Amino acid sequence: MAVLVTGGAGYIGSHMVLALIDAGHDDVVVIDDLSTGFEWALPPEVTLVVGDIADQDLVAKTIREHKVEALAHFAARIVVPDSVADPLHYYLANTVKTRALIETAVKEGVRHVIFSSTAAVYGEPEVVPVPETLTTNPINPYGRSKLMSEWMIADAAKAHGFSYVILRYFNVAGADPRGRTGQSTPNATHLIKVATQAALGQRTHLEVYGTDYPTPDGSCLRDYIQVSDLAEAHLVALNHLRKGGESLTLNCGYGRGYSVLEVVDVVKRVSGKDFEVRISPRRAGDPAQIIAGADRIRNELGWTPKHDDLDGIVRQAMAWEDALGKRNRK
Ligand SMILES: NC(=O)c1ccc[n+]([C@@H]2O[C@H](COP(=O)([O-])OP(=O)(O)OC[C@H]3O[C@@H](n4cnc5c(N)ncnc54)[C@H](O)[C@@H]3O)[C@@H](O)[C@H]2O)c1
Ligand SMILES: O=c1ccn([C@@H]2O[C@H](COP(=O)(O)OP(=O)(O)O[C@H]3O[C@H](CO)[C@@H](O)[C@H](O)[C@H]3O)[C@@H](O)[C@H]2O)c(=O)[nH]1
Repeated sequence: MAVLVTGGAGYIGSHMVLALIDAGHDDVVVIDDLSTGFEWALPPEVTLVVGDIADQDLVAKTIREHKVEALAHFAARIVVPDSVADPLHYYLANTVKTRALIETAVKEGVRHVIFSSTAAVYGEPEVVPVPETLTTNPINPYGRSKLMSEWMIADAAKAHGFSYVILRYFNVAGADPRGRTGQSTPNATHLIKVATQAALGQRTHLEVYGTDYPTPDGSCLRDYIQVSDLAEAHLVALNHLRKGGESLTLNCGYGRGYSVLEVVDVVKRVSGKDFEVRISPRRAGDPAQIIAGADRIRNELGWTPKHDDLDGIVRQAMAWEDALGKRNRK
């Protein structure tokens, strides 16, 4: 019985594919339109279907041909400020297309769904760390587009009898410790990626978006989770569902926040490079602080992170960025 990974050629999806292969799953199929993903990010034993998750004929055919039992749905648009500038695109890419995908999965009898949601569904939380029970209140179109998908999945599961795990990722960072894949999107906006590019001289400087937030040093606080630990959370979620476990919504983070300025310090120390940092105005759509209440996933699924170490995450990101720079210069 196969696992269908949408967006499997992307950053987190490609780590999920490797985690499945490493765990001995021999039938993994990916649907990806390669809009921000890369065919080379996939190991050769994986089937890649190049196409759109909303192409219902293509998705139905793929599910039937591979006898897909479980869907891990990563495909999305992911940049918060872009969602503020072009909300309708985000509602189409993340919400409308997820509706089409789930409809196809229901028609074709897919039994389990694992959905990539986000801490952005909490918006500007009144309590940190944020428990899953906190009322969701997204403050940007990206978070809203994902929250609507969560609701659709939960409602459809109840009506049509599949089970799901919704994983709300906090800030995903780092790379495969064996160097097989990493965050490869050109012009990426994620802090740790941008900072490592500055350290490697691939950017002239780093901008810090706002030091006037109500946080200890005035810059935003985030909970950075290493990407292979996150992939592992999907594996334990899949096993839980396969054993008949109930549907769950779980935060994925370590429960500790780092400020933007702290991250910059770590990147400078680990790299030994003192790159230029410019303090800039706030960026649209950014909450001041978001840190995971991280107990539920450990208690419900027995997930045990192995890479909870910001220095290590930065080292992995640097190694990947360096390798990617060399690949792109070839
Ligand atoms: N990166 C983070 O910090 C973060 C945090 C929270 C949640 N998430 C969620 O994780 C998921 C994966 O994010 P990522 O960082 O790997 O992004 P990514 O852009 O690297 O990966 C997304 C993948 O989906 C593919 N894709 C996009 N739209 C598609 C479509 N309509 N049909 C087929 N393929 C399509 C892209 O080509 C790409 O390979 C997303 O759902 C995102 O919302 C990411
Ligand atoms: O060059 C940069 C890039 C980022 N930041 C700041 O760093 C923090 C983290 O930003 P970024 O790495 O872009 O991540 P977020 O905007 O927090 O969003 C990420 O984390 C969310 C979950 O918290 C996910 O939902 C999103 O998909 C993912 O992009 C924010 O305060 C940014 O303002 C800077 O100061 N300079």
